[in-house]
Amino acid sequence: MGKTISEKIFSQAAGKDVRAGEYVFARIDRAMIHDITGPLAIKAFKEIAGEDGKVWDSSRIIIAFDHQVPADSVIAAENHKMLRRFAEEQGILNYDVYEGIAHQVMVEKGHVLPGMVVVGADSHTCMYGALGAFATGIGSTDMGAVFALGKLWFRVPETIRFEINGSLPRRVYSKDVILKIIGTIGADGANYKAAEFAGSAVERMSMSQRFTMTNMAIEMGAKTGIIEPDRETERYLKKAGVEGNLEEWEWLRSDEDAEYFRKLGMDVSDLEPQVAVPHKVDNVVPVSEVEGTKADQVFIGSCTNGRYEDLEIAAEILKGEKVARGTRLIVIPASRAEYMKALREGLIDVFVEAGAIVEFPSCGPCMGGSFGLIASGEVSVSTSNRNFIGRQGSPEGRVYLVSPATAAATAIYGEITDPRKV
Ligand SMILES: CC(C)[C@H](C(=O)O)[C@@H](O)C(=O)O
Ligand code: SF4
Repeated sequence: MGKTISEKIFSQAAGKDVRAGEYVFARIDRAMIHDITGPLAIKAFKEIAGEDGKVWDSSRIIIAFDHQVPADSVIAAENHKMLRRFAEEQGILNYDVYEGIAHQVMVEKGHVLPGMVVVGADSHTCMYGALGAFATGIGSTDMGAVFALGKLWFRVPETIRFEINGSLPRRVYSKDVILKIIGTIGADGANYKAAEFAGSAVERMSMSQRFTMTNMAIEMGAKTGIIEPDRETERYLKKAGVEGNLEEWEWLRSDEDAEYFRKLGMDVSDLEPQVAVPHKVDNVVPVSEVEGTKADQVFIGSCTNGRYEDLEIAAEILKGEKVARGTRLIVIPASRAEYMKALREGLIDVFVEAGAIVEFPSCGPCMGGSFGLIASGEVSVSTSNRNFIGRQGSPEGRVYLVSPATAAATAIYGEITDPRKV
């Protein structure tokens, strides 16, 4: 019997042959903390290793500042100060004060390679699985232990394989595919499983579109989202400055006869744009069911859909148009690098001319912890990944999750709009 890519990665990381269901003590290749979860992880680390304890490997730790940047309160400023000091003390060089959202920085700077086990103190760490790594979110106390030991225990997950075939219609994207999947199997439909995405539709997706899918694996309870590496992965990593090629790296793939918990097939050729309606990510309907819902705010950004390609899709729709009166549009590129590409290509001009507010890379309104919040009774139409009660501000506000194309069309008309009509 063959193995899944996740079983193979854990076999390498544990130094022995392991299968789904077994418990392993795995070597950790990269560990990420950010400005919200980092301070707690450091506290946990010091409890384990002592005030003067040294981390297991400073070159494998990445500290990002993304949730509250620039510091929006004295508490945030103190947290940032603590993280910078810790980085200096420990010789951690990868602490990027304003490089963008942690997850985007992790993948675009070549921190994540296929076959690695990567942990992050953030639930959307599962995004990096699009590069063929096993990446998962862990709690801050677990992270304290990782900092001390460089290892962590896991139960090797079973895998659900999603075979996604067909060609995506015009103005329908990977965001619509993942929303459809979550709506179908439910917010707990993949609990503690590895969600492996494959099939001709996935093969044709760019890495940016693949990240959108694996990013949201956690929204159906999955331990990770994962995609077997291919030429697109190779192309992406080379651009990220990683040397070598597919042949040399001998990347892991699932065997034909691997044992899966479940296999699910889907053809996307007739898929409509999808919308997750308040207040659960699995409340998914086709856009036609909610067209005409008034939008007070539209947010294009986040680790789910704030990359250059997402901005390009939105700008193509917004070019020469104006944001509707009574609606506000906030655009936030996911990282400095994506922002610079968007600047060079004139996308930022398009947004500003249309009447949008463009902010420097950060999580922005995604989690409702910083700026760009909505008031009671208001509606946010957002390209991010969660629409829980209070997620973007007032608990009496409502958040709808959509693709960048649906968001852009909505901004122009001031109400949820099918992007295929514009
Ligand atoms: C702040 C952090 C712990 C949280 C997460 O883990 O996901 C945030 O990024 C989110 O998206 O809700
Ligand atoms: S952009 Fe949103 S989902 Fe992503 S890490 Fe930030 S708060 Fe979490």
